[in-house]
Amino acid sequence: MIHVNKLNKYFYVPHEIHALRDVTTHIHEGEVVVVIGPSGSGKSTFLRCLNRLEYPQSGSIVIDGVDILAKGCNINEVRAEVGMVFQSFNLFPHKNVLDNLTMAQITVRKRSRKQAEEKAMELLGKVGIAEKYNVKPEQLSGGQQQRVAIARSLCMDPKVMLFDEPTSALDPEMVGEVLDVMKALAKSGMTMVVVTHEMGFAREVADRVIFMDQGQILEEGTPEHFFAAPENERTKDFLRQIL
Ligand SMILES: Nc1ncnc2c1ncn2[C@@H]1O[C@H](COP(=O)(O)OP(=O)(O)OP(=O)(O)O)[C@@H](O)[C@H]1O
Repeated sequence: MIHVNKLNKYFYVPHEIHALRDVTTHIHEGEVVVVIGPSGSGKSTFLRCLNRLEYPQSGSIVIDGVDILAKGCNINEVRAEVGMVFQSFNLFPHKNVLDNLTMAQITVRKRSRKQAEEKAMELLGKVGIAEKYNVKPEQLSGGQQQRVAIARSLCMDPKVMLFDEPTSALDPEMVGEVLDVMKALAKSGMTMVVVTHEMGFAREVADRVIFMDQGQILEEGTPEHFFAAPENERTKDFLRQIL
């Protein structure tokens, strides 16, 4: 489903940062991959390349047969197919929840307002927040806003969902409600790539855990392998620090 081959990404700030070094991985349809690693190891940059928020200097990314780095590739379509949920919810503050969910459906998916609203209400129901369709984001808790953000991505019928530390900005009591929505999504067969510090989620839900350090994938495996018998010394050090 997702074929990433020898991805290299540099930033010049102005000194050179080699943020991704020959990153290669293949993710199957329906697989849930959790990416962990120290701060600055390239996790976000990797995710952001998968929906072209960043453009790597070399390497290839093919998602469901589409070369998303090809010059002619329509970025709006890539971002509809590859949904992304961020730490900060990125909702439009002046639009109500329903409008937040219908805008891209109408402009990118070319749906009528009625179709878009039906889809939006269906997805708001799925994330347990249908009654809030008419309020502005600021009237919602952080957990509710993040559920709206997830529903907004799902309205586009994505093939893949990316999550970049989706619970890091939430008060602790709201983390669970967002993780529950993500768990249900994983169970429904969605292909997911998740950067998170929630090791419980990695243990319970991930099919595979990837450990990144200094822009490289140093180790990957099932959660059972990863948490019980990691092989790489840097993985062991990292897990010792966070567990
Ligand atoms: N837009 C940017 N401009 C310049 N440097 C960047 C940019 N984005 C990321 N970097 C650098 O690239 C490296 C990888 O950053 P990235 O955010 O991908 O790491 P991360 O593992 O997601 O970190 P964290 O867990 O702290 O979010 C870091 O050295 C970072 O400073």
